[in-house]
Amino acid sequence: MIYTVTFNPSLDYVVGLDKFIPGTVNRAASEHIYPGGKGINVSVMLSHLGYESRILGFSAGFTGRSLQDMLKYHGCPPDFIEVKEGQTRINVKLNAGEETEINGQGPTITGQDMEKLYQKLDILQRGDWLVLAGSIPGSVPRDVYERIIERLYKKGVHCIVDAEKELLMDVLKYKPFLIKPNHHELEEMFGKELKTQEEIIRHARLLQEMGAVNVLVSMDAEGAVLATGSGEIYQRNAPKGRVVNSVGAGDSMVAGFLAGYLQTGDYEKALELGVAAGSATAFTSWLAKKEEIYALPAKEMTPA
Ligand SMILES: Nc1ncnc2c1ncn2[C@@H]1O[C@H](COP(=O)(O)OP(=O)(O)O)[C@@H](O)[C@H]1O
Ligand SMILES: O=P(O)(O)OC[C@H]1O[C@](O)(COP(=O)(O)O)[C@@H](O)[C@@H]1O
Repeated sequence: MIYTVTFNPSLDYVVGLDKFIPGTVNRAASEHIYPGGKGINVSVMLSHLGYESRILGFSAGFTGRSLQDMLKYHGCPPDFIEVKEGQTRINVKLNAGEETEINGQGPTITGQDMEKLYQKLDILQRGDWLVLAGSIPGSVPRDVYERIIERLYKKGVHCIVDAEKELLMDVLKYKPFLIKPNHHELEEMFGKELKTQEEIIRHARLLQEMGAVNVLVSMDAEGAVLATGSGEIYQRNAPKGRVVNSVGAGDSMVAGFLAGYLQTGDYEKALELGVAAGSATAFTSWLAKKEEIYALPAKEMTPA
């Protein structure tokens, strides 16, 4: 079974504007509200690709209830722990030629709430998959990802982590099956600009030396590079298309990679489905459907 954990789910309020001028009243040309949060997006995309998963996480307040309703409507009912203080955040995504995001802080998660999550995670068994993705609210101890993976690593659960900086660095010693920093997150982790593909590959390999088994570095319109646990390096270009809303592209890539790997056991094919899922999502208003993903030309993804 695949489990995803989203500590900080959201409603994503995606606003399209012809032009955004700070300090003035701006009028939206379009507006949509979608379920959001990294693990949740991974689960929804997995379901689009035909894989069932269990959605764990925390929700709060009226926004949390709306999020649960939306996920049920989309055929992915969550198994959230409802917390008492605060609200599930509303993340604002402004799309005015370039994309600007304001992500909220999220509700207060107490020690008791955390205990409930640990109880749910106790049922995971050898061979299960766990995706830990996204930021954690300020009320949660910073080492929470590390604590969870430490418990499950010993049981033989395959872990995938998509998070920033220390959250990611701290879990490497527990040999996660996959981590997916984007190009900028990789630069932030090492505190330097990485200009060439060779530099990106070298730093992906450094993360492997620190413990990560497979490192997938996404590079938005430039596609992605994968350093595998068996020593290969694979690269795929992103197909070309008109970007409609790239929110969720990274999460779609993680889901596509996992689905591709489970389907074929082949890293190169997993990378290809990951890139296709990410790009198809960027080319549509929300998370892409299976038909949209498979309609993308595989030829464009193959490196010259
Ligand atoms: N502008 C784009 N054109 C084509 N594909 C894109 C674009 N933006 C994202 N993608 C696809 O989605 C994947 C993940 O996107 P990226 O922006 O790197 O991740 P994240 O959302 O985590 O920052 C990319 O590797 C690529 O396949
Ligand atoms: O937990 P964080 O890092 O604030 O990110 C949450 C945001 O990221 C998303 O999951 C999208 O992530 P990606 O664009 O990286 O795939 C949104 O749905 C959500 O608003």
